[in-house]
Amino acid sequence: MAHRSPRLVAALEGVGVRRATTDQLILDGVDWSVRAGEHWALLGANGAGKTTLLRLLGAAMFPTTGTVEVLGNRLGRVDVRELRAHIGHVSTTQRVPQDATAHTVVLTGATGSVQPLWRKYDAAAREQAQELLAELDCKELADRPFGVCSGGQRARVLIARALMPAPSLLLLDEPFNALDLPSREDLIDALHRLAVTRPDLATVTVTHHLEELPPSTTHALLLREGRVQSGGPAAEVLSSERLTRCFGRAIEVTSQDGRWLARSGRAV
Ligand SMILES: Nc1ncnc2c1ncn2[C@@H]1O[C@H](COP(=O)(O)OP(=O)(O)OP(=O)(O)O)[C@@H](O)[C@H]1O
Repeated sequence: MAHRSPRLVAALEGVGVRRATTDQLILDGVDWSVRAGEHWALLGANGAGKTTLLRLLGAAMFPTTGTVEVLGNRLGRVDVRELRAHIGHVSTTQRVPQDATAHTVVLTGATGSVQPLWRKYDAAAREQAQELLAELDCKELADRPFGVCSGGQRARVLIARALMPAPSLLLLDEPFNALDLPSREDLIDALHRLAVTRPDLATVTVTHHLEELPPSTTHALLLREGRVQSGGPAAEVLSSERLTRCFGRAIEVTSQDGRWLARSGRAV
C-alpha cells in the first residue's frame, strides 16, 4: 500500500521579504513545508529572520516574492483575519490586559481579541478555557490577574490561550525567554504532552537554545541571513557540523534522551 504523507499545514516556495523602508532583504528564496504532526525548531543568529518567517506562517504579514500557503490558503487570496483564527501564535509582542484573570486571557483566544468579548463566550468556552489551563498545568491560576503571574506561568497561560480555537498550527516565538530552570522544564514537559495528546497539531518554535527543545521536536530549520541553511529531520539537522556552518562559530552538539545540548568554541 502506498504511504501517504500527513496533510500539508504550511508550504512556502521561493519566499522573499524585503523591507520597503530600508530595502533590506530579510528573507531570500525560502522553500519550506510543515506537515501535520511535525514539530519544528527554528534556529539562527539574531536578525536571521526567524520572527519574520514565523509572522508569515501566522498570516501576520505577506511575502514580497514567492508564495505562502497556510492551511490550504494562499496568502494574498484569503481573508487573513479568518485564517488567523485557525493558527495559534504566541509571541513576545502579544498584548494582554494585565488586570484580566488567567481564565479571561485564555477565553480571549476564542475571539482572537485583546479584550474579552463577553457576549461571545458560552458555558462550553468557559469550560474549555478551564480544561486548557489544567492541560498546561496551571489551573490554580484561573482567578489570578495575568499581570501578577510569573514569566513561566504567563508563557503557559498564553499557550492555553492560543489553543482555544483548536488550531492546526501553533507558532511559538521564544516561549522560554527569561524562564528559570524549573519553569523552562515545566514548559518543555507541557509542550511534549501537547505533542502526544494532539497528534495532528503542527508546531514551530523559535529558540536560541537547543537545551530548550522538547523531545517531541521532529524537525529543524536553520536560517542564516534570511536564507535556509539547512532543514529536515532534527536528528540530521541538529548536528555540530550544520550548526557550526549556520552560526559561523565552532559548535558542538550532543544529544541524550531526546534532549540536545550545544556548546560553542572559538569563532571559525
Ligand atoms: N519592522 C521592521 N522594519 C525594518 N526592519 C525589520 C523589521 N522587522 C525586522 N526587521 C529586520 O529584519 C531582520 C530579521 O529580523 P527578525 O526579527 O525576523 O530576526 P530574528 O531571527 O527573529 O532575530 P532575533 O533572534 O534577534 O529575534 C533584522 O535585520 C531586522 O532588523
